[in-house]
This record gives sequence, structure tokens and C-alpha cells, in this order.
Amino acid sequence: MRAKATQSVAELPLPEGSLGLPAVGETLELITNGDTFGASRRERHGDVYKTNILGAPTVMVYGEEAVRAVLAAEDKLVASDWPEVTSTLVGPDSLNLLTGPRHGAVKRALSEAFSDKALRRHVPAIAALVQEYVAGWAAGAQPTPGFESCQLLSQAVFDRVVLGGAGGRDRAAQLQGIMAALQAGFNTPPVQLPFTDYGKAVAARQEFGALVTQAIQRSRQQQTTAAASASSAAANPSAQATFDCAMADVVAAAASSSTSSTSTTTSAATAWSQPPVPLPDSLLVDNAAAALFGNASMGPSLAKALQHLAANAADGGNGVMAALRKEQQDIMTRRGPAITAEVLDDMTYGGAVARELLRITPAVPAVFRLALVDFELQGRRIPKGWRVWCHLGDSVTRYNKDHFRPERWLQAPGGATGSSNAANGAPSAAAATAPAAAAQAGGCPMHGGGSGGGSATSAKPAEYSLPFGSGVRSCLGRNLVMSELLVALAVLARGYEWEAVNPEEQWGVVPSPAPKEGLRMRLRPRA
Ligand code: HEM
Repeated sequence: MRAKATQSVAELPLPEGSLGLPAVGETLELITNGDTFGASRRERHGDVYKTNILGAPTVMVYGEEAVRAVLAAEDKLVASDWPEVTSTLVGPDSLNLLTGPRHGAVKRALSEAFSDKALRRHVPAIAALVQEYVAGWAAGAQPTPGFESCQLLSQAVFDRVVLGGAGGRDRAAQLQGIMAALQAGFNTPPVQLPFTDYGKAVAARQEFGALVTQAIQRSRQQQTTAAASASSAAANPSAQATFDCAMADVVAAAASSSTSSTSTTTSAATAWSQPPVPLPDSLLVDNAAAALFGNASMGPSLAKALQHLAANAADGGNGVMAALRKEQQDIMTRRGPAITAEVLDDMTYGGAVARELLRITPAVPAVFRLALVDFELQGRRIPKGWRVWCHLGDSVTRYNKDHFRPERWLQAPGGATGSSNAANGAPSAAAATAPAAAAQAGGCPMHGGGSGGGSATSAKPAEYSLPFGSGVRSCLGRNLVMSELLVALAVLARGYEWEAVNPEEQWGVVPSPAPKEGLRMRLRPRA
């Protein structure tokens, strides 16, 4: 099935569903029943239905095939749909707002710094931070606020890997504060005064811009120093890279793209930026802000690890924690105690756990598009100007009623890891190599038949999970996400045990997925 615009589209019926009351539509129901709003309507109307929320007629889309079809039609039938304030609070040159060939060229230029290959060298630094933070949680007063702690940890890793900072607690708290102010700025009238939420968000964006500018300047200084000492570097290896982060890679690519028409350099950066696209500092700052927004999903994903591993730790449970520990023990026997990229490669079971963490209670339940023209989807007309919400997994209709079962990824043909633990998302090597059974079941390598399990040949409908989206706008940070999750799993499984204060704690969905009581945990080192 493909989403298509045809001459006969005008004759097609609109999707089923209700536009609700005049003006407010069904917004109040979304706010009051956010956890079940989508599930009840999908049950009644199927995978494509209409509603009217947040001031606009909207089509809700579920199912891997339909979601992929819509997202594959980016810039043709649909366009990314962001509020106007995005330009100020993220940036006019952020990937979120760029479209068409320019979006593609900028994304290509930035992608290398976030590739699996580039991130591998940061794994020991990520591991050091995760070890330091988790040890701090265990040593501190109990219970520890799990959700907040995971958010801070994710900011520390962002600081270290993306901006080249030390990932200290003050910096993590600063980034978390900036992020909270920015998010608040999206949910408020854009009145820019010092005491309004919007005014504070604009100030937070400026504060973040200053941090990124410092990182850019350090990257340049480093390049200059490295160039000056190039001749002595071989004799003195300590003169080589000290400021090592994604931003430094991007700054190198920017320098290379601005000189590539005249330069004969054969640096790796030149290869990344073909065709060359200008990467001015303002664009780098805007996209660091886009990355900071993306990173806001990382804390919740780490928090899910704390919650689901605690729930599955007890003897007689489904053995997730025991299997993780056994895998870590085997890896340590072979490779020793250090956590490196090779260790992450070896985490077949850990990879399945990471995928399951991304599947269950997705941190990004849906992505938003605007219909550019009238088009057809599953025999229905999607009118021009309507919003289109593409849901990123069946699990979005099962919040708090799902089952954590990493084994579903091991049962999937091709195993849990696909290509080096890269989670399924955009059309990817893992998805492309999934066998025919997977393709028939929806193309998703996770098709164990829903929450209860089943097998590749199960007659139950396939379940889909696209945590990183699909198509040209799929997540830039997916490799960082997978590395961070795997490192966290390794650190936790090797050295800690913990339990939730409220093992039944639920997650809320609106305005964004978060545990309702902050996920308090009692955590201690393993004997
Ligand atoms: C668990 C964590 C994360 C999840 C679930 C997630 C999910 C997503 C999804 C679903 C999209 C697609 C948005 C769309 O189609 O409109 C996306 C885009 C994006 N993500 Fe992530 N993300 C995560 C972490 C990160 C991190 C850590 C970074 C940065 C280092 C990042 C940077 C981005 C950027 C820049 C985009 C925009 C890409 C574009 O428009 O081309 N994300 N992410």
C-alpha cells in the first residue's frame, strides 16, 4: 500500500471518526483520557480515523505499512508540522524545520558524527559517566528519584558526547533546566517577557546557544593546535585530539565543506560532506538544539530500564535480569571488565532488552505531519491542510497494559541484533534483511504476536515498533541511544540491584510520556 494523490481522491470518503464539538473538537477528551484516547478510537474506527484536536482536524494513522507510507511521502504529500515558535526555540536551520534537498544535504553532513562508527570511540566515556552516576544514586539517600536521575544522566552523556563537556552534575542540571524551560515555551502563548514561560524559554535557548558556541570555539582551537603540531604529533601522541566529541566532528566537516572546492585534503570529514553544504555556526547551534530536543526522550528510555528490570528481577519472573547478568558474566570472562564498543556488539540479549525498552511505552508515541495535498490512504481521503499523526508502534495503544518481553526480539528471524545492535527504525539494513515471514507480517523484525508472545509463524497480527520513526526524518541520534541504553544495561546488570517503591507505577502520556510518581527506586551495589 502507498499513500497517493490521485484525481479520484475527491470522491473518496473521509476516514471514520468524529470531529467532536465545534471549536474544541475532542481536545478535552484527549487531555482527560490521554492514556486511552487513541486505543478506544482505534478499536472503533480502525487504523486510520479522524478527530479534531488542538484546534485542527486531524487524521490518526496506525499500522506499520500505513505509517511508513505516509512518512515516505515527506515533502510530496505531507510535510513536517511544527508550531511557529520552533524557529525561535529550536532554530530556523534545525533539521526539524529544513525541508527537501537542503534537509537531506544538512542531515548527510551531520550524520557521520552520529554514526555507529563515530560513536564507538565514545563508548568508554559513556560507560565512565554511567558508572559514576549510578554509583552516586546507590550511595545517596534512598529511595532515589529514578526518573529525574535518568534525565540528568542522559544530559550528562549528551554534554560529554555531543558538546565535549565533562558531563558533571552541574552541567547536567543546567542542560536539564534549559530543556525544561524550552519545553514549557512550546505550551504557552508566545509572549516574550522576562517572567513569562515563553520569555524564559527564549532566554534558555540563548543560554544553550552560548554553550554550543563555546564547544564550536574549542573545536576550532583544537583543529588549529592539531594542524600546528601535525609534524610533531607522531613523536608526541599526547599532542593529538583532546577535545573529542560529535561537535568537533561536525566543525571539522563544516571546515572541510567550506574549503572542499579548492582543497585537495583527503580527510574523513571531506568524505562525509558530499555534496558540500555550507554549515555556518548558526546552523550548528540550531542543530545542537534539535539534538537536545531529541535527547529529551533518552531519560524516559533509561527510566524504563530501571522500571522493567526491577519488575523482572525476582526469581520466578521471566528471567530478564538473570539472562542479562549471565550475558555480562560471559562477556567479562571473555573480555575483562572494561565496557567498550566490542562489549556492546556482544550483547545479543542486551540488544533485545534495549529494543524492548524502546518498544514499550514509546518515548515518542507519534510524529506529526501536515497534508500538503488531498491524498488517499487505505481507501480514505486525507484532505489538504489536515494534520496527520503517525503512531510509532502498536504499543501506543497499550500504555500500562503491556508485557515486557525482550525474547520477542530473539525469536524474530535475524535475531535481536540485526546489524550491530541498531534498533529498527527507518528502512534499515535490519528491516531490509528481515526474512519473508517478517515482510508478510508487516516488515518489522519484531512480530511475536503482540504482548503475549507467539512466534514468527504466529497467526496473530504482527506488532510493529518504529521508535526512531521512518523515512528521511528518522532519528539522527539513534546510535547514541542504542549505545547509551546498552551501556546502562551492562552497568546496572553487573553491579547493582534495586526495586521500585511502587512496582505498579503507571506512566502518563500527556503532555509527554513520564512515570506518574517519578519512579522512586531503592538501589544498592550487588553483594
Ligand atoms: C530514546 C531516545 C530517542 C527517541 C525515541 C527518538 C525518536 C525520534 C523520532 C521518532 C524522530 C523522528 C521525528 C519525525 O519523524 O518527525 C527523531 C528525530 C530526530 N532525533 Fe531522535 N530520538 C531519541 C533520541 C535522540 C537523541 C539522543 C538525539 C541527538 C543526539 C536525537 C536527535 C534527533 C534529531 C536531530 C531528529 C530530527 C531528524 C530530522 O528531522 O531529520 N534523538 N527522533
